[in-house]
Amino acid sequence: MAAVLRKLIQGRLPALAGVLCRRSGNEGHLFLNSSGSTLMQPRCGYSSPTESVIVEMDKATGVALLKLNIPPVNSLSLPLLTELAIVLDKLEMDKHCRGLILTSAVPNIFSAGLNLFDMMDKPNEHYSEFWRAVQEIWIKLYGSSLANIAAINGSSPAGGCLLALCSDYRIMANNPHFTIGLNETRLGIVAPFWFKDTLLNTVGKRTTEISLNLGALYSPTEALSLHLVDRLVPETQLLSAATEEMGRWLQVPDHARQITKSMIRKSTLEGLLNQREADIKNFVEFISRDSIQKSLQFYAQSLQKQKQHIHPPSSSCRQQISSVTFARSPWYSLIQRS
Ligand SMILES: CCCC/C=C/CC(=O)SCCNC(=O)CCNC(=O)[C@H](O)C(C)(C)COP(=O)(O)OP(=O)(O)OC[C@H]1O[C@@H](n2cnc3c(N)ncnc32)[C@H](O)[C@@H]1OP(=O)(O)O
Repeated sequence: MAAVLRKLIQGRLPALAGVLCRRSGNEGHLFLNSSGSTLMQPRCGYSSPTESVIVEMDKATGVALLKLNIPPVNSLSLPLLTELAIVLDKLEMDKHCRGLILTSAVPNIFSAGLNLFDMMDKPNEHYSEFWRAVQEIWIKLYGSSLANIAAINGSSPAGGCLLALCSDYRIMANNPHFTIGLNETRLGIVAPFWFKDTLLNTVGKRTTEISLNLGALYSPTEALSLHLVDRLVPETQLLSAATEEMGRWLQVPDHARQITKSMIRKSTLEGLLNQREADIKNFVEFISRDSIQKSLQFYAQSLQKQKQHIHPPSSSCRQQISSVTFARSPWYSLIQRS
């Protein structure tokens, strides 16, 4: 455990490192940043200038309710990811904040996942910046020291599902029209190894094999049976159920819960932290391919024109994404290695 703590403080797991310093008896607002230097942090206040991330802080309980608020579908665009990262940092460093409930302010949608248009027809520099922001959110959420509960009040495909998977506990509204899952293969793209690892850690190997390969999206009842979510409640009771569940998590002393969480998630986090730049390079190389661009364009157009729910690309589109494309892809070999 000493080695774990040392690595944390060296900045290998920045979010947890900040907290361990903060929770270990420092009365003021001194924290270590990821390079080990001290920072002065504000006591409170996380208003998001564009209101795309709404934060309601309950000072009595130390629980922040964070609502994604980018209609129509809370797609995770570069500006939203950037804003979310700032909000998460502020919550992490607020010594009064102990828990985070993540939900959506958009009816029927938790999050549609990554913004397709950030992955289409852009220069490589944009892809690189975008992917770094995606990584950043995963590192902050999966490595968060806060007790983190997802109140999933709508559909949650791909990156939306990943956000929920980063939580410590997932409660979903029991509406059969909602779906959740990592459906990347259906778009002709491949979920990176750390998406896969996050799913694997939650539902186990066999379910990961089936759901990732098929790009499966599950109804709330199916998701519960696979332990993709932990509990279903009627939509009207979602927030009260999340608040009640948070009470259970906050009964545990913070330091004990945080160190335990770190032990469980550390190796998965390090999987990405140790190769962030290579992961970005692989993403840029993969996403900028003509065949992948065509596949994404086809998918985005079908969403826009037909207003349909998830469906696979047509056979003509599938032909463009041959198995050779994936076999040669660094993403493929990354998945093979991990
Ligand atoms: C290569 C390495 C791996 C990269 C990893 C990627 C992970 C990802 O997250 S990829 C993104 C995957 N996301 C999806 O497949 C979700 C697609 N969207 C939907 O299935 C549906 O929109 C919905 C179930 C979320 C909601 O359905 P609903 O009927 O309510 O709304 P729509 O009419 O379909 O959509 C409204 C509007 O929003 C646009 N839109 C939907 N999803 C996205 C998105 N992910 N990015 C950008 N824009 C999106 C949709 O085109 C509609 O636009 P218009 O109003 O202009 O037609």
